[in-house]
Amino acid sequence: MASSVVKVEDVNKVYGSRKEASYQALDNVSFSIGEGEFVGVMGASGSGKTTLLQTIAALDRVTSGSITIAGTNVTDMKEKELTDFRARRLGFIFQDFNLLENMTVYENIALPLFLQNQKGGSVREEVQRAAGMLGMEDTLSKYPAMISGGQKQRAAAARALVHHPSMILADEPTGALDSGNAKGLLETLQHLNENHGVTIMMVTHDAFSASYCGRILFLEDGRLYKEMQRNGTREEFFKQILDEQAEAGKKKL
Ligand SMILES: Nc1ncnc2c1ncn2[C@@H]1O[C@H](COP(=O)(O)OP(=O)(O)OP(=O)(O)O)[C@@H](O)[C@H]1O
Repeated sequence: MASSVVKVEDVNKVYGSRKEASYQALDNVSFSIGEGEFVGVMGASGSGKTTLLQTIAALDRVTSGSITIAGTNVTDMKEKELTDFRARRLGFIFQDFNLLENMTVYENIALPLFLQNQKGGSVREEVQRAAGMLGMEDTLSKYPAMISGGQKQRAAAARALVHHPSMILADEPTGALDSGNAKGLLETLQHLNENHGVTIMMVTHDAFSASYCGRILFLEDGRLYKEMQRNGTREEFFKQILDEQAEAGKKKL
């Protein structure tokens, strides 16, 4: 495998401090993600998907174990260092895209650079590069209210990668979209991954979305119980994922 972008080692996450009220959301989870991979995290509601993504994004602390991102162990970092690390090294795509309505598309895409105090020509260059990767060059001077849903998604994707993050983290990015727009966003992620080598980790409960990934990690009750690698076509992978979901469902009966 290519060099690791993420290394998760024996991670446990327990919510709540009192023993009787505590809940183990992640149970001894270990895996790594190589550079240029598109990895999905699947599991039923409450299985720990968001908790896993948030601990990798350093938005939440692990109870034990370690997480290394692009060679940096984020587990022991202080709050201020973490904020800085997150802003520099990670890109995010949220379910509702979070574009700021009173800023142009250009300014929205540039936000991660402004947050790092970048100014002048280098900002213009980076925004144009990111916009070019997503075919957004013609919409840069518009406001979010003036562009389509699909263009909003692409603007959010451009914003997630404008600062050359080590990886993009996406939490149910298609959750609020109709099927046409969901497909558009997934194709965009696939394009960034395949043609630009962007490393992506995407949390989803949806088999169709997951079929765009190259590898899927399955969580159940906070445990990583299976991995699935895509070897054939996306359609074949989709069917394999549906079969796995049916198997997991049967076990619960
Ligand atoms: N802040 C918290 N305090 C206590 N328990 C929590 C907290 N956050 C999550 N949990 C619990 O941890 C478990 C895992 O939650 P998580 O949100 O990671 O699941 P998920 O797989 O993302 O679910 P969904 O698909 O419904 O979003 C759940 O049982 C949840 O109730």
